Amino acid sequence: MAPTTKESPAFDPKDVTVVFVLGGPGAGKGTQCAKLVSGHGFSHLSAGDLLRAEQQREGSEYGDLIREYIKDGKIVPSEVTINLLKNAMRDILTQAGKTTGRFLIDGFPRKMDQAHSFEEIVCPAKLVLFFDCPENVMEERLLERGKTSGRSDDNADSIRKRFKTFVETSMPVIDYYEKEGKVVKIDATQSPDAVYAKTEELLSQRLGAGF
Ligand SMILES: Nc1ncnc2c1ncn2[C@@H]1O[C@H](COP(=O)(O)OP(=O)(O)OP(=O)(O)O)[C@@H](O)[C@H]1O
Ligand SMILES: O=c1ccn([C@@H]2O[C@H](COP(=O)(O)O)[C@@H](O)[C@H]2O)c(=O)[nH]1
Ligand SMILES: [Mg+2]
Repeated sequence: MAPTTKESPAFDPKDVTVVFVLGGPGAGKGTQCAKLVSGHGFSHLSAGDLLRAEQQREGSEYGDLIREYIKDGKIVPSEVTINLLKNAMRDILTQAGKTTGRFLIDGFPRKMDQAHSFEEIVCPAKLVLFFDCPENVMEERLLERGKTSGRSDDNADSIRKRFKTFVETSMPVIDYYEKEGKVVKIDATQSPDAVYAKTEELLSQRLGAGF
């Protein structure tokens, strides 16, 4: 019998830098990613945004499944999200005519199987930014955002379920990367600018000045 061969990841970490951006619901991941895009030229991919776009895509076979999972704060099966991320990364590089790039992967991985699969199939991660924020602060932010976001999960019932998923399923991912020495933890309770200043300071230490 032929030996089973493991396929290489789609992207070589020598060419592609992946930074996972984690934190509880409403911790400010998207807000900080936007600042890092304009300040440091990263490409930003939010797994949640990609899933919402796929949910709305006409003809998607996953539309109903994604809708239900998001409302209940559950994690959509890994293959779906990983494929969306891999395709989006490829599209960004192709459109830029480049083989190298730096990606902020926001709100992913949220479960250990996603972390292992992404690193095997797509690209090993260099760092994990962890925006640390207590639930009462995140809840206040999400309820405020819910007044205008139109998101089906920015309501008290879904928020409670999202917090439960974060604690039970996503915190172990952060603990895993902490043991790998890859986590950069940032207090996310301050103003957006203060959180960003700290993020820049800590990223400079890990990636080099000006990164
Ligand atoms: N440091 C901050 N201080 C106060 N409000 C903030 C801060 N950062 C973000 N916000 C606000 O909190 C809300 C949630 O922020 P954001 O969308 O960036 O969080 P997120 O972590 O991406 O959330 P989700 O997990 O739901 O995608 C937004 O309305 C945003 O404007
Ligand atoms: O890898 C992922 C990322 C997200 N989801 C689902 O989407 C929602 C919203 O994610 P945000 O990061 O808050 O935009 C999340 O609660 C999950 O239901 C996912 O399944 N897998
Ligand atoms: Mg977000």
